[in-house]
Amino acid sequence: MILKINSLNFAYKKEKVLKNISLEAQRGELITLIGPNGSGKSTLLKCINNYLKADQGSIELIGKDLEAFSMKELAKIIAYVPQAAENIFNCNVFETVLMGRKAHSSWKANHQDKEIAAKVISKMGLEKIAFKQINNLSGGQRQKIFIARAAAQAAELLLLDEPTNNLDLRHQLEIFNLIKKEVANGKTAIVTMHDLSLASRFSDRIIMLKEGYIFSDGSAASLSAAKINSVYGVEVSLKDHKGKKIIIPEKICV
Ligand SMILES: Nc1ncnc2c1ncn2[C@@H]1O[C@H](COP(=O)(O)OP(=O)(O)OP(=O)(O)O)[C@@H](O)[C@H]1O
Repeated sequence: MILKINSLNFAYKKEKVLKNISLEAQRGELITLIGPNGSGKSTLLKCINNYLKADQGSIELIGKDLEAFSMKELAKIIAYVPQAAENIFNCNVFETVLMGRKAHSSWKANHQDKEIAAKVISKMGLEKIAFKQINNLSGGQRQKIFIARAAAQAAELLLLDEPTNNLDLRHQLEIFNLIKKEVANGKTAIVTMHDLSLASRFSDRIIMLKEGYIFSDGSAASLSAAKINSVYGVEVSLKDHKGKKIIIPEKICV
């Protein structure tokens, strides 16, 4: 087991955002975290990344309390890709991917780090834009670069906050194929998103958050119209397509 969360509670000042969250994640699992706006998905990722400290409960990584890791040790285990808008700074693509090696190198990147960054860039087909400034890329290209940086980091646990937000169909597929590849190599990915059909298609497991609680946690196949209705207050139709579910929103329930 890579991650174990025990009865986690978190509040921003007085606003309780995460309530009694317990979950376990195994190596090689792709978990999507879904739930309405404001249900606590990003906050949960930030707690796992130790960016926010829980008020109660604990988080264990590889059997050890999160608090026992130094920042550098943590960066070898967790790669966190925040929501797109938070990502903007001015480096070129190669330098950005190389940043993923920071946890593994001393004060400057060595030859091996550069080799690894170059390999990731070539494996992801990013050579043509390797020396372009990040700020001059499209949203989709930028998302790919941040996933490339996470891949160069060689961390075991990937936390991705809405990696397919605002992306066209092709980029959505590319991003999920990249995540799938990492998971096939034994990594664990926890991905937040709003597109339930995409979540159903790509995940091994879907965790639904409602007002800071885990409402349900199960296989993608266990997603049902009744659960979606309870969590989102929306009536939906579910269609089966090659064993995966397509979710069609029908009407808002009062
Ligand atoms: N820095 C902050 N300070 C105070 N409250 C915050 C802060 N960040 C988030 N919140 C509040 O915590 C709650 C959960 O926010 P969070 O961003 O975790 O939700 P989310 O499920 O990721 O939402 P979305 O789908 O819209 O990204 C919301 O009510 C939000 O207003």
